Amino acid sequence: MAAVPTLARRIARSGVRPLCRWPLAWGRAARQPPGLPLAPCRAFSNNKILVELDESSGVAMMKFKSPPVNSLSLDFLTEFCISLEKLENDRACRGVIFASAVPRIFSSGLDITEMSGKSMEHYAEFWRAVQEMWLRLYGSNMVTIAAVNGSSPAGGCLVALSCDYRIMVENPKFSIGLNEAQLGIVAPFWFKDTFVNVVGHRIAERSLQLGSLYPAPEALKFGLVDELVPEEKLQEKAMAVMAQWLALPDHARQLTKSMMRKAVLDRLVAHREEDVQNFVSFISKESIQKSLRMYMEMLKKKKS
Ligand SMILES: CCCCC/C=C\C/C=C\C=C\CC(=O)SCCNC(=O)CCNC(=O)[C@H](O)C(C)(C)COP(=O)(O)OP(=O)(O)OC[C@H]1O[C@@H](n2cnc3c(N)ncnc32)[C@H](O)[C@@H]1OP(=O)(O)O
Repeated sequence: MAAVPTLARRIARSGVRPLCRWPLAWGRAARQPPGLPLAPCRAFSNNKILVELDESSGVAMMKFKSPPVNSLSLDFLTEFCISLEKLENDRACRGVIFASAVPRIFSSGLDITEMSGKSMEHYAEFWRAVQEMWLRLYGSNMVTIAAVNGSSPAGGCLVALSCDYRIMVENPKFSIGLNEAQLGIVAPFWFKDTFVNVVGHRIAERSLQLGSLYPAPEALKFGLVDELVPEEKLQEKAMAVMAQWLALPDHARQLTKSMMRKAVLDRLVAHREEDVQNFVSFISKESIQKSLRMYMEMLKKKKS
């Protein structure tokens, strides 16, 4: 675990800037009854993530704002972990809703440029950050809801899968899934475990082998997402579902969540360094690097 402090140092170095005390993100002002003072709310942001915590409800909104596609770069992952840790340690926060501030894209998954043409040390640092993000999110004590307001392939899908509940915009142009095989790479065992826990073994096996991406209505059919709503109803729906989950006593819900997820979390914790070494040796193979370069070229060509 020699290099784990590298991420810790990045987290310590990276500043979390406070915003104003009365932010307007997610239309709080619009929801407030006229004539009443706004309920206490705290907001903070960094370069890639905006967070607004409503102290009266105990609910935070975390919005990804890393255009063009909210790819999960090393910087994004570091800032994500900082923001989540802040909320986890805040007694006023009991639940988080994740959404994108970038139109049409929830997250494009792991940043491919972090896995291509870099040093072995860089791959190791990047992978530790991916592990850290998942361990914190999947193991969170808070209620976590993904408000999937755009496409969400691979690592973006993992973020959604790691939450307690997934609500997606009903637009069939938005797709979601673990499509790693299409890039010539392999979803690691803990992506797979998280997927299996949501959709079951058979569907996970077929989807992973084919690298399937599902339009939102298809994803609903087999439980990859829990419900679909029109885009304009997404926030309201996420808040309503959150209120339902928060109506239960925290300790009972948290112990149940931990019981359901512990084996999968423990498996990565026990094999963390081995998983880093597997990733580094896999991703640095010339054949895999070639596949990633071709995939990036295909993305660029698709535009022209
Ligand atoms: C046996 C041992 C195994 C051990 C484990 C080993 C390996 C595991 C390894 C890795 C696991 C990885 C999981 C991942 O998350 S990989 C990432 C997968 N992501 C994708 O496939 C998404 C690709 N992107 C898209 O499909 C589209 O971009 C998207 C639908 C998201 C948006 O489409 P849109 O048309 O709006 O935008 P584009 O023009 O395509 O993109 C704009 C811009 O952004 C660049 N880009 C897109 N996605 C990524 C990305 N994930 N990383 C980096 N950059 C990305 C794209 O190239 C464009 O750039 P430019 O041309 O404007 O420069």
